[in-house]
Amino acid sequence: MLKITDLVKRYGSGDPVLKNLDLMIEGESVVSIIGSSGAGKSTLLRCINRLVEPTSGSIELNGTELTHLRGRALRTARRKIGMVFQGFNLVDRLTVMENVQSGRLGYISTWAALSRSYPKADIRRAFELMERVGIAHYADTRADQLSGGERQRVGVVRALMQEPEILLADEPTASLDPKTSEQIMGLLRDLARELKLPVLINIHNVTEAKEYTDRIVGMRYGRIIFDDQPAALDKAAMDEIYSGSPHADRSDPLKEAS
Ligand SMILES: Nc1ncnc2c1ncn2[C@@H]1O[C@H](COP(=O)(O)OP(=O)(O)OP(=O)(O)O)[C@@H](O)[C@H]1O
Repeated sequence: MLKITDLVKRYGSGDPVLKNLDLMIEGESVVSIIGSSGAGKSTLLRCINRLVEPTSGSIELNGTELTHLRGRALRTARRKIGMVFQGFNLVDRLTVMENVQSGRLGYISTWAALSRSYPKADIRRAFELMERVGIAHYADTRADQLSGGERQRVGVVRALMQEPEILLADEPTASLDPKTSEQIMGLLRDLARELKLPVLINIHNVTEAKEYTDRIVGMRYGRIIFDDQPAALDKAAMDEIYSGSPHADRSDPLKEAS
């Protein structure tokens, strides 16, 4: 379970871009985060995996408080958080298998990784997952020879090789054509069920959010103002989420008045 309590993020001395957020994600649910550009969706995801330092508040993943971790403890916790990126973040000159095995970097020795002597169990698991997502036949192909959809499947398998306790996807389909995009969303939903994994997806495509996720969280410049099943996302809710302005929503009225 991911439990976020009273999370605040302020870049420098500016107004907070996350304002006292509370969010709980349990079980294998697939949750999308929608909202205008600048609403704070990526910042929220990045606070969870600590690519961005939260200013205050708590983020707990299955009982482990993530916000104060340092060094080895942070690296250990990060293994449990799988990330899928818009730009795939693959190493082009490496093969699909090598890219996928980089998901095990936190688990195996540097020597094993550099010499590419992967443990048998890891190779077996990689083939199982690659088979599942339809890219096993590309195991020895260089990543830059694959299409966008295939590359994203590699990204998904790499994240799953970490044996994550949660999967975070930052606009995972934004670089893909509409059909491929739907396939990747369907895959994320199905994998969440099969692996009993919570998945949190930052997504601009509201139609896909409604179709492929169990719950939609709507952010408006630092706050969560909608959190419900897709069917509840009507026009009024959409208007509410996609209105407002960064300054009016983020600034502190008490500070303004003083
Ligand atoms: N490293 C940073 N330093 C300063 N400000 C930042 C930084 N990263 C993001 N911001 C600001 O924080 C706010 C929220 O940005 P964020 O990228 O989280 O929004 P978003 O909802 O993901 O937007 P988009 O949909 O366009 O990706 C924006 O005003 C942005 O300019």
